[in-house]
Amino acid sequence: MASLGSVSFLIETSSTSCSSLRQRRVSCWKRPHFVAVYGRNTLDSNGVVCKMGSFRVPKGEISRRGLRAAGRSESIEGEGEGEGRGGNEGEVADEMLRATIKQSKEVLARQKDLLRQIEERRKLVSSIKSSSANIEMDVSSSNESDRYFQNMNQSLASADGKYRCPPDSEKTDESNILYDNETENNSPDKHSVADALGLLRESGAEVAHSEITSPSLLEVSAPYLIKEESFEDLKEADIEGANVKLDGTPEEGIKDSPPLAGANVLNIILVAAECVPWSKTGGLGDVAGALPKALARRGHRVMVVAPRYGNYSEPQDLGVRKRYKVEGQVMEVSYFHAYIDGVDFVFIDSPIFWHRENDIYGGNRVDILRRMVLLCKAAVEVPWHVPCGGVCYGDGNLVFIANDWHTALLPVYLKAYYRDHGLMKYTRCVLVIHNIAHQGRGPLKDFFYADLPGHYMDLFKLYDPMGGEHFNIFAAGLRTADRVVTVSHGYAWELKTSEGGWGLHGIINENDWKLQGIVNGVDTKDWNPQFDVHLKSDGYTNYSLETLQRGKSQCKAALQRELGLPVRDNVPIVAFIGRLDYQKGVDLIAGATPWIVGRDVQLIMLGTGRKDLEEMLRRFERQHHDKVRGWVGFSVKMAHRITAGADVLLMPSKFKPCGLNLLYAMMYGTIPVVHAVGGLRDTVRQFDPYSETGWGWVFDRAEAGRLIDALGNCLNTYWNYKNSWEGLQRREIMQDLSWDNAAQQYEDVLVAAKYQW
Ligand SMILES: Nc1ncnc2c1ncn2[C@@H]1O[C@H](COP(=O)(O)OP(=O)(O)O[C@H]2O[C@H](CO)[C@@H](O)[C@H](O)[C@H]2O)[C@@H](O)[C@H]1O
Repeated sequence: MASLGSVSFLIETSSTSCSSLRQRRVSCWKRPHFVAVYGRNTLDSNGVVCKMGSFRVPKGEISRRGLRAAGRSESIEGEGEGEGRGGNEGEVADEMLRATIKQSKEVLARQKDLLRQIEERRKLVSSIKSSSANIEMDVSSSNESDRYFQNMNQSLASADGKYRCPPDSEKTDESNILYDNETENNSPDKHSVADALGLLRESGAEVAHSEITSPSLLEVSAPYLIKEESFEDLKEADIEGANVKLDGTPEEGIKDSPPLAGANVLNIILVAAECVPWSKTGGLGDVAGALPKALARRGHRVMVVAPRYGNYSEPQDLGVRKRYKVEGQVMEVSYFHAYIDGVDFVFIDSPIFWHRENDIYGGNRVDILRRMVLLCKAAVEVPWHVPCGGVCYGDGNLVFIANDWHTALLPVYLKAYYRDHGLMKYTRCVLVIHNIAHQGRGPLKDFFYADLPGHYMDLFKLYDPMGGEHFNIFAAGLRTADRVVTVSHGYAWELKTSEGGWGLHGIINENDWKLQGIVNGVDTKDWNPQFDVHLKSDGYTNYSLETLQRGKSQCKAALQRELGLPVRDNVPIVAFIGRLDYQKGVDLIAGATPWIVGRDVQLIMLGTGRKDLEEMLRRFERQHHDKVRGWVGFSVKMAHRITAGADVLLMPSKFKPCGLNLLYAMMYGTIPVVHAVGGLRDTVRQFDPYSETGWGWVFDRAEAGRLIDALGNCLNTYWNYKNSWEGLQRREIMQDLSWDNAAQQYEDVLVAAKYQW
């Protein structure tokens, strides 16, 4: 065995409570890392009970004393009486490790046995289910089966033994929620989890200690890797590759590449009113479709919950039925599920959502409110009722991600219905602000629809100089969420100003400590010129950095043909894609249009929104038919094709939290001309012709004249400095705009929320 030098690692010691956990530092020759050994409490030589639940070898704890000097004889440091500091501590450490290893092996054997029993039980349940017409979930495929155990393994890793649906008696009156006991009792998966925990507890394996707040997948699975009796034989790789197969042997792939999230693996449920590819009105849908996949790639167990607006092909009815009260009316919901790209997509089905895919936020104020109340009430209980891959998520080690005002009731329900009553104690909720301009405002009497205890009213109250005191859902969400994220650093700053906070800046400033900006990413499968499915027909083509010039020219010609514009390669296409409203600065484009059409330029605009602006697009097209196209409508295909075929993308937004279109444009080598605001300021660096740096043109005041200046410089470069232009395109394409970086930052926020009390 090669000596790796000594390091320190922590052994959590305790008997009962979290507060009494004491940490002891013991030397070990291992590289700094994290090890966990799960099982019963065990000894230390000083009579202190050592919990086998967590051996930590954190980075930065390396101590070269002791082992190097005395062949693994090292001092034990720690607090409290009986913490040995004397000569035979190396032996003590050895002995403890041996005891630990021995006990781990016993636990392993017991857990293997239990997992086998669970599998048998699952098969039984599965056969019962398949004979039930009501329940359509297919748990018999081998993939699902694998996942079941993977999930089970992960579930067992979660804290506090909370992998059970609370009995009805635990549910609070305040929730006013009706439970369909019949279906609940029929939920085999819930029982599977509860049974598994029961069995594990019976076996003495301490999988659910309330005093251990956050054991993770790694922590539970690590003991399987301790294969040898002796201290010396603890291999570095065993600890590094902390995961196992059902038979207890280390799983190959996983052993080689542990989850990127490491010990921070969480159960995450993102709840949103829209989710790509099933529903989308704007950037929120894109985020809900892509961020969860990036989090899943980091090793988290991730679910998305969204309404089922249409008859989607992939998601299948799980056969679970629940009833919730909305405005005094009982509404039954069912749950549809699809497992795609490592994410559980769960759709809440109710007639209230049907056929709304093209009008998600349509109807009057109360209609929308009722839909969002139902979505949030159902979503907060999804971790108990909806078995994904056979196992519910459970409410321990769980963080919700709510998005915008539509789901801002989620943290409020979590608190009012559960956490105030000692339930879901370990569940957290992070609220993401995509656009503060929409807040779920209404008169104070709207509080009635929220269905909350009277004393919650104050959370919703907001005084507004325009409308006086009113009911504001975003306000309550911001006040109750454990953490708040917004989609860029620039916007995080703007939100705190009276101009950018839209009346909520006071609350945001009060809660500044929990606000963080994280710039959105790009779904590089969906928005990537190399793979874009919308470029595979009608004369378009996929392209990459290597084929950029040829590919983009071909896409440009195809776009001109498709829209009936003159097909010319040397004319720049300037594009705009987005909602036609005040926020997007369409009035600036209107002001600049006379200047634009006076040049050898083609202008293409795609959008829907305000009727007067839609009419304006049509008018521009009529007046300048050889140069302008105004496509009024919502077409994802056209958005992709315009992004690929255009040379320049205009984003003159008055405020812009992030601006996904801009990120997409840069992925496709399309040069942005943007107003320096919010996320746009974060993501576009002004082109500098002297140093040949930057990615586009930025103007600092939302005025048509400023837009014209910036666009003029941009077009000048297009016409006269081809090398600089190609350099801009190359720099853009070479950026890493994927979600991976953002997902890692989200993970930090989620973990911070988890450990927050
Ligand atoms: N007519 C049309 N046809 C087809 N597709 C269309 C379209 N109009 C818009 N889109 C698409 O909708 C999305 C718009 O996303 P944005 O980020 O620009 O703005 P949005 O204001 O919706 O999102 C809010 O949330 C997102 C996500 O956090 C933030 O980036 C943003 O700043 C914030 O305002 C893009 O995918 C775009 O292609």
